[in-house]
Amino acid sequence: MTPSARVQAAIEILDTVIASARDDGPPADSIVQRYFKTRRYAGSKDRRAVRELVFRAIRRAGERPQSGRAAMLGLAHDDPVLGAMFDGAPHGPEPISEDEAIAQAASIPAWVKDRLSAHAGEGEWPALLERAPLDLRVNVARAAREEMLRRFEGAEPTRLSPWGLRLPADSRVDDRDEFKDGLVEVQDEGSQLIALACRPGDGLIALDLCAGAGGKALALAAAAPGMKIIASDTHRARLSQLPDRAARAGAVIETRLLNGGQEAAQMADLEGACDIVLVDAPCSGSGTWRRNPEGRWRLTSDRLDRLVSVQQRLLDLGAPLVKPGGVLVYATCSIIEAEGAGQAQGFLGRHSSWVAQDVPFDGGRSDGPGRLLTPAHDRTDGFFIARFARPC
Ligand SMILES: C[S@@+](CC[C@H](N)C(=O)[O-])C[C@H]1O[C@@H](n2cnc3c(N)ncnc32)[C@H](O)[C@@H]1O
Repeated sequence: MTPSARVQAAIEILDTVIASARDDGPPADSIVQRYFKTRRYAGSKDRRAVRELVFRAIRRAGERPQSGRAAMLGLAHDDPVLGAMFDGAPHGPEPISEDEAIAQAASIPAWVKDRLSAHAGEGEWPALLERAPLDLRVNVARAAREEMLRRFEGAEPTRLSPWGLRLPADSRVDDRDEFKDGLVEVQDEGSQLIALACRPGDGLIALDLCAGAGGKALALAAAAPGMKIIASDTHRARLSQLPDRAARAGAVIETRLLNGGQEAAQMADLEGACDIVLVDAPCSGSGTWRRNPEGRWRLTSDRLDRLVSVQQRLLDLGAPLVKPGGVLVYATCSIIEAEGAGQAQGFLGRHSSWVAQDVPFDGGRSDGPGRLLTPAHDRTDGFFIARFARPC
């Protein structure tokens, strides 16, 4: 492909990414992959270059652009070499006309700025969009971190999680035997800390209420193989990935598929029975924009309000399942106040006998009754984590 044909390809992909963000469709990464499946003429260098252009354009645009061309014009505005490729050559983009508007570069959508935690001030915004490293969690039930550090060239131990290895951005591990044999899982250090915040222990009963494909449940199982873990979710496709992942890790995890609206009835047998209930709630994902930068284009104020009320409902659903003396751990991969400290304050207001406890790891900063991790401060994805103890 010529350089300008690569720009045109990036524009076409961005058109699809923009529509997908608007309509809640697939993520940018899979759109890029799908685009090249039907264009076998593109070599690996072309694919890499186009992908790079697509993600640079996404990172530059805080708000959802009008079109792929508008997104790419923004990038071309900052980069004259790219601008020169809008020359009307065959397979390339049309020349730039004088009346085409150029959007300002922005890290985050304007409407979100006032909604962020006070810790996530303007100085932290660039880090929200920086390329993230690849973190692995060692399955400590089956392997020692020291041994895995020796096996993965260039790996460093994570600073806050005792289970993690950090590899450079763009590292690949899915073809490694250690991954296939369940000795390591891909998991951001911040996610590992959520499992740590649960204080897993053999002999306890833990419910991972919003288990998804089981990232946290697997971390809990690795830390305490003798703990009974129940993983539930309303999303069949996500939860159905867990049994295979658990088998690979040598973990035993019970799964329970929930029907939205009937969760309490389906959980009646667990009332007052769990030592740990983890509510890793659906959220804006604002703490993970460095991995999914087009997530900024998916979020709207209405969607945020809906998420906040789902989080509240899930917290109130989880609370009665905790046994006296047990804990409810609440987490979101968000740096938005209403999904973090605001939500935690609300919980304590509705459950006045419960007590907030500090989380058992260093790092992050106190944020209301919980702790906030941010990419700039902690070099993890952004997370809010709180622990609430039920009185005996
Ligand atoms: C942040 S994700 C969980 C990620 C997962 N814990 C992990 O570590 O990979 C939130 C999950 O909440 C689930 N969810 C949404 N509504 C739910 C409900 N009413 N009951 C249980 N899970 C729900 C979503 O399907 C989604 O998988």
